Amino acid sequence: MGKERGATIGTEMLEDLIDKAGGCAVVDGGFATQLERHGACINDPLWSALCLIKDPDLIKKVHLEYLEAGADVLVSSSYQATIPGFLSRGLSMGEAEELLMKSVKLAVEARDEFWDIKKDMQGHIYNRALVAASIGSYGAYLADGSEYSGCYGPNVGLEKLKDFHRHRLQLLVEAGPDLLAFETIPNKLEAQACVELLEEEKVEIPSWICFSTVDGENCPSGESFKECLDIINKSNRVNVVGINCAPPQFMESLICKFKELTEKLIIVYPNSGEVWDGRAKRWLPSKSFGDDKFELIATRWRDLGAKLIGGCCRTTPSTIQAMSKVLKERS
Ligand SMILES: C[S+](C)CC[C@H](N)C(=O)O
Ligand SMILES: N[C@@H](CCS)C(=O)O
Ligand SMILES: [Zn+2]
Repeated sequence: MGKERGATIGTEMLEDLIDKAGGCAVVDGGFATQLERHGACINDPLWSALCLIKDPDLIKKVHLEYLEAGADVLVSSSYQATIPGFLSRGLSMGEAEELLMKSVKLAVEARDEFWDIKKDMQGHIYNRALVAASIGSYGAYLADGSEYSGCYGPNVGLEKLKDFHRHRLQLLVEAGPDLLAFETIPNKLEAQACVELLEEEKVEIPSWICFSTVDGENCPSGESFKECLDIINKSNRVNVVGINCAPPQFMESLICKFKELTEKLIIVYPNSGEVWDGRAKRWLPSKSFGDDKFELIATRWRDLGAKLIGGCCRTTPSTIQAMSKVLKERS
């Protein structure tokens, strides 16, 4: 079935955190969402990466808020931060490279400061968090909603996708995160590009690859998750697979499906259920989950086999706090 995990690089570090967290580690929540709640204006082709230029202190503040809420894993602010994106804003290559590395450093600084304060406090409930460097899909960079369609057009092939991701990945790794987080991958070709790149660059830290979905059954391109996971299963540089930024009501059946298709650890961090209108660049209200529903459903996702659970767009520190509370309850 091609389910073998083999000796996957760096899995011990993740398994250790998962154990310490009581069987399921908590990932942070919507990063851009929380920047916006603090008043950041990110209606821009760079989206949340605009804050790397304009307000890095706010980025650190949001990381600290998610740590306080109970996140065991912080995802860096690099989702839509890219070299071509920064160059098109008139930044130099050196400045663009520095900003990418800074995204990781801000998360590491927040983690270290937070842990320095908490680690010796009596009876605290925290773990030393890991920092995952976010690598948003090519569709995120295009800023046309294609991370939810998977349609990159006929001119985007495997080599182009690898070229797009390569330099950023090198810089993010150099900045010293604990792991890499590929987010909202919408098609099989980009999953293959990520896998090949990890191999070509001989990346020695663990990584996760997360897909988006709009129908709850396949990835946005319509290709099956079986096709996608068959590619990922062959790699010993991908430790975790799952779903991010898709409606929470899809998670139960997708965790079960992924359990059938892979031996890798499973992660889910859905959005609130609202839908992104890529043209109007706004969230459309629809059946969305509040924190109370996330709190009720998180243990179900854990019991079905998810080992990392968090939130994506339109979730907030209070969502993460609610899930952390139930996931870490000691019986
Ligand atoms: C996860 S979506 C809401 C991110 C923003 C999108 N890539 C855009 O720029 O429109
Ligand atoms: N890590 C990103 C993902 C966007 S889909 C964020 O939370 O903003
Ligand atoms: Zn999202």
